[in-house]
Amino acid sequence: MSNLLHYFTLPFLWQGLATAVEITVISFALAIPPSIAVALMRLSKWRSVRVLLWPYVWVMRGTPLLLQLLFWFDILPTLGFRVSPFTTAVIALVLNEIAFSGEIIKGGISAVKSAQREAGLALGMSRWTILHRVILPQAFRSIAPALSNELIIMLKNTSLASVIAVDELTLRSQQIVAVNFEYLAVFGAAGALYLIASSAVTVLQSWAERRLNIERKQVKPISQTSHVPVVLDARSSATSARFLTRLRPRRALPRTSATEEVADVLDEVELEMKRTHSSQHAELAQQLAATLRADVGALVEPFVKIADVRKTFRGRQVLNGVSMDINAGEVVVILGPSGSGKTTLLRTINHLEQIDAGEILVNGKLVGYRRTSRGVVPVRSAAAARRDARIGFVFQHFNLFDHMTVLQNIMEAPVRVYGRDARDARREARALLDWAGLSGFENHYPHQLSGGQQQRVAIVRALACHPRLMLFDEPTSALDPELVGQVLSLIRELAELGMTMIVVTHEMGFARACADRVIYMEGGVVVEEGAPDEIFSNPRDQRTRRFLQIIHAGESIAP
Ligand SMILES: Nc1ncnc2c1ncn2[C@@H]1O[C@H](COP(=O)(O)OP(=O)(O)OP(=O)(O)O)[C@@H](O)[C@H]1O
Repeated sequence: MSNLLHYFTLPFLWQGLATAVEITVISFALAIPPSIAVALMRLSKWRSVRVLLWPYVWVMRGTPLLLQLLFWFDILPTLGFRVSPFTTAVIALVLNEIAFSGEIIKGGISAVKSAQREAGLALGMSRWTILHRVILPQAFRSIAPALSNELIIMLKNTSLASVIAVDELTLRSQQIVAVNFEYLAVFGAAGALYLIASSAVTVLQSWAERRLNIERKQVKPISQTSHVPVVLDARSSATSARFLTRLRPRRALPRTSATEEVADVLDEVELEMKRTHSSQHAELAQQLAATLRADVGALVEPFVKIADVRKTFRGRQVLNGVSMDINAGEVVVILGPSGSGKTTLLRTINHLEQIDAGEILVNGKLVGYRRTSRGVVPVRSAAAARRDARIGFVFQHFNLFDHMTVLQNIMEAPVRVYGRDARDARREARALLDWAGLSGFENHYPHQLSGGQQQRVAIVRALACHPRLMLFDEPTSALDPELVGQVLSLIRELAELGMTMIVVTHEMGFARACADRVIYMEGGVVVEEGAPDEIFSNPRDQRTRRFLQIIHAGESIAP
């Protein structure tokens, strides 16, 4: 026993352990970034990229590490790389680990719901921002235990490096035993040292798991998490109201002869100034007229122009030449049976889905397409197009970022996508939460909220990007009946503030009360459209009549 204690406290063996830990830490740190790259390549949508690394992963996982160590030890010098045994061990461990960790990370990324990515896209985030802010943090939450195991295995595997003369713990124990033959005491002490190091990793793993497990997180009091005073006093409603008024787009002017007359007058003014003034003044006049004409145009032209849009999924025509115009400040409700293409249409407006033919203009611009002689073609940077279009999208299943608090969810896009100052974004997020009746929930995680609260946060998250257009995809259909009213009243308030909105819903009461226009779709086409009273009281098409009868029958038997 005293011998064991002697070897356990021997600096010679502790130095060997330090070398083993050093190799482990360096190799693991070097292996993780390429492992992420391997995981992404293995998940690529292109088959050629997916299979490219398969032979490498196959060989690394299928051959013994000892053999790989010996291989690199012999081959590197013949290739002209004269490196130390320590570096050779690091190279072998890194190359081996990338294959294993790559597969683990691949599994973690695949487990993140695709809805999380969609939410990022809808907020205008680039693929890179979505990857490192949304996907990887969520993936690492589920793969942390597996990666910790890898770290422990790697620590133990450093002992194999003794065969290439790396001066680590196992080699040093062998050297002592070769001299004094005290197997039990020396190897017992070495084993205890390995146990100490691997236990440290286990403790680290439990700590990381606790930190990453949001299910077990307590809600932090607001005062502990921010130095910015919370606006919760009597002035808060006024603050929110002022902010929301700023969001407000101009109400559409009716296309009266008055607005057209303004445009005519502008033409005359421009001509007159060109005739009577110097060329410099004429240029200024031209610029002025162009600006005014653009403003008048924005009032006269539809804010959203959808022209003959077609979309096919796997040979099935889902949108079959849909056309519609939506004016600034207008609230349009889209109705239709399941599978009629309503969601697909909404998704094409902010380029979450590509169209096959036709075109969609928002505020006079294509979103994510450019015109060419071959018609409109998608641009490379759809994220930038979505960001610039400022279209808010509210999903049926909320799609809040699971690993972020309410406040972080709301501030993410303003700060990361639009480059806003964090304090300013936080202040505004709080004012908006106050408006939505969610003050005090800033530090809750989505799973700590009811469905109605989550959907209200999702609306606030979209509003924080100052959208010019809001798209709602069945925002209440995933909610319990008693929570529907909370969400609808928020949307109604937005409608009253003059926000341009397209709402896909089966809430007939909401459509009657809030819609300026109701559009009925079926089989990928617009069947009819009109004022709510016209559509609900006197539908012209028998398909609309049949749909409304079914809905009313459902409502009458509902409890
Ligand atoms: N990514 C996709 N891949 C294949 N088919 C799809 C895809 N998205 C939608 N579809 C199909 O397109 C059709 C229209 O779907 P969409 O979700 O637009 O209908 P909807 O009118 O919104 O229906 P619901 O009210 O049930 O949501 C459906 O048949 C659906 O299965």
